[in-house]
Amino acid sequence: MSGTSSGLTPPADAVAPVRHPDAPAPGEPLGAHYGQCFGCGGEQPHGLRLEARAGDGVSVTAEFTVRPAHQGAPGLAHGGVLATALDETLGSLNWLLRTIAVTGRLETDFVRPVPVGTVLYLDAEVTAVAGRKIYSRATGRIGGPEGPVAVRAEALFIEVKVDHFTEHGRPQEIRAAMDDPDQLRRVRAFEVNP
Ligand SMILES: CCCCC/C=C\C/C=C\C/C=C\C/C=C\CCCC(=O)SCCNC(=O)CCNC(=O)[C@H](O)C(C)(C)COP(=O)(O)OP(=O)(O)OC[C@H]1O[C@@H](n2cnc3c(N)ncnc32)[C@H](O)[C@@H]1OP(=O)(O)O
Repeated sequence: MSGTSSGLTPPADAVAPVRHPDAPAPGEPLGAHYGQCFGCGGEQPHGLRLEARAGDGVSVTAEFTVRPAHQGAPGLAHGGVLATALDETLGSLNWLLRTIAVTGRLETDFVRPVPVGTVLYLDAEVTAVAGRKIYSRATGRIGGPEGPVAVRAEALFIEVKVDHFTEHGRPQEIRAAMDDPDQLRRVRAFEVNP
């Protein structure tokens, strides 16, 4: 990964990320931020159901098992699905900063094919913050958490207000999210960045 792509190099005034004091402890599962999320939600039959855990500093680890619904070539994970797994893992970092942010840019390297049935072991960290811009990178390994790298990504997330979702999302899903009986998910959606 060169890290030199336009938009992915932190500016000179960028600072180190600060882990929020109320961030989940290292090793603690983050849970899904939204039940219908294709990346992490438990209510999406063909979703990735990615499970992320807090790491040290502003880092996370996550696992995703490639299922038959995720194929591109026969027996192999679709590259877009792998990019989704990276995107979701990177997105979950924002919970450690207690910000709501969306992906502005995601640059992905596909290094090795990933067969169906494989567990992809992901890790991600925020590398720098500059105002609303959050710079991060992620790696996905196969065969174990220390196995060979199959995919990696660099990303730029942009912090947004909750209005981003209420203004652009469909009313029925917004209403359902507001009525979510899961208090933690409601807090994550509405109280972090009102
Ligand atoms: C009520 C219900 C709420 C439900 C919420 C539920 C849960 C909430 C919790 C978490 C949810 C959040 C995310 C989900 C988590 C993980 C899933 C994975 C993440 C995703 O899957 S998320 C979907 C895909 N994502 C999008 O759907 C974004 C579409 N997009 C936009 O909405 C705008 O595009 C936006 C907001 C990005 C920026 O728009 P904007 O107007 O706010 O800001 P602006 O354009 O001024 O950019 C400010 C500075 O960022 C620089 N910048 C911007 N974009 C750049 C780029 N691409 N490359 C390089 N630099 C870029 C500018 O150059 C400027 O830089 P500078 O400040 O230096 O001038």
